[in-house]
Amino acid sequence: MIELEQAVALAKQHLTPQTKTERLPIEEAFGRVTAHELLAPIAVPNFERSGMDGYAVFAEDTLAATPERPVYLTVQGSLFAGDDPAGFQAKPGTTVRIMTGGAIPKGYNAVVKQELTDYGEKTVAIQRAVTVGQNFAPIGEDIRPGQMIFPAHSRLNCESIGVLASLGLTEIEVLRPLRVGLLATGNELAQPGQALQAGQIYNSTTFALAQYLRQSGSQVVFRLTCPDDPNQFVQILQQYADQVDLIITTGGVSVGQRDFIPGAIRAISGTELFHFVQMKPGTPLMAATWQHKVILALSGNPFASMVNFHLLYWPLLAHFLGNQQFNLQQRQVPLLVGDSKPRHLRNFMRGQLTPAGVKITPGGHHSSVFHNLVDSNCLIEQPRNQALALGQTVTVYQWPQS
Ligand SMILES: Nc1nc2c(c(=O)[nH]1)N[C@H]1C(S)=C(S)[C@@H](COP(=O)(O)OP(=O)(O)OC[C@H]3O[C@@H](n4cnc5c(N)ncnc54)[C@H](O)[C@@H]3O)O[C@H]1N2
Ligand code: MOO
Repeated sequence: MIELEQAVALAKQHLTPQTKTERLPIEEAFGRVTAHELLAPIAVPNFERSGMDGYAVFAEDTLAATPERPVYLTVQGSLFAGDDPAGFQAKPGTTVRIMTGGAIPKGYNAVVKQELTDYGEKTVAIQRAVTVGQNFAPIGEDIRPGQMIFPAHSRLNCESIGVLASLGLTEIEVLRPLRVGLLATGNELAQPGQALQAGQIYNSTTFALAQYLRQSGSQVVFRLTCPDDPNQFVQILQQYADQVDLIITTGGVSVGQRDFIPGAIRAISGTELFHFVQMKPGTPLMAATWQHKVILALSGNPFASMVNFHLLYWPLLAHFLGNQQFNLQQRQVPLLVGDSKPRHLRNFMRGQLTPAGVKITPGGHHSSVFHNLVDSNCLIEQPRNQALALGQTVTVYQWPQS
């Protein structure tokens, strides 16, 4: 039995970080990872613009302006956002009425907001002095040309897509996603929608896993169910061999008479990396390599599957995409609700992380109990042979939130 950290390190060694890239329309790039650093191709804005509805002026003209003794300027005309300012010549003693976002005619160096004037149309009374640059957005106020926008391997969030649009870009080159095949094994598994036969349960875990995969930008190449039959299992693996980087199976990996996965992987000349990890639940976790792919064989019990998945998938994904934002976040927080007696394996419990600390999720702790994971957002670690008591500091692991 190996330690979890060793297991993660071994799996990482056999998953080559992604180098293949693809160009995507920006609206399809959410959640993906940039292939290269991106330098701004243009300035934003690429013209000098007004930050207020008011009057474009030479700040020097307004120095003496007070409410009692306004300075009077000749209004040359009006400019709205989107208008070309080329028709106006900035001259001392003049002004142009301008709206927020309007391009300032070359030469004016400040804007007086209209509330500090008499709103004059031919001549305007300026009632307050402005300084050079006031209410005046220079070229590149938001983004300077050539500015680093995203380093290579940045995760694109909602705002990133907006920033790409602000630069006028329609496409971005991103890393190709991790391609994953999901395979639930077990004769007892029925598909939702089918009537349950005696002894059957619905396959549930790979539905949750598929959501985590998609949410984190990975591609679910297949999500299939297979009976406890090594031949069918091998057939599926061979059919999809060229289309996946990672295969995640559930069940059939323990010591039962139908736990066929270790044997089936040996039969196709896969190389076992580890089998049985010092953790509970999900002790029978196994990993292998086969045709340059990693096979993660998760324990079948739903909570065991989820614990195995979170503790292996996120570090692997961070490694594959070269971005630690995809990794689990480890934190030390007080235990607010619940306790646990000592156990002889390192134990992981479902938890509810709040700003004040973490609560052990109520509603059952067996690895076969799935439903209360809905109310959980982290795993709480219980070190081997140690109790967990209320108020003590515990280590929690949180996966990236979308
Ligand atoms: N003699 C022993 N028996 C067991 C041991 C042991 O050490 N000695 N370990 C137990 C532990 S702990 C676990 S965990 C399970 C792990 O077994 P497998 O990983 O081989 O999983 P299965 O036996 O195939 O299934 C376990 C359980 O989970 C249900 N299951 C499986 N797949 C799904 C799915 N996709 N959706 C919902 N539920 C699923 C399955 O029906 C079983 O009830 O072994 C113990 N036994
Ligand atoms: O190791 Mo099993 O996964 O406890 O339930």
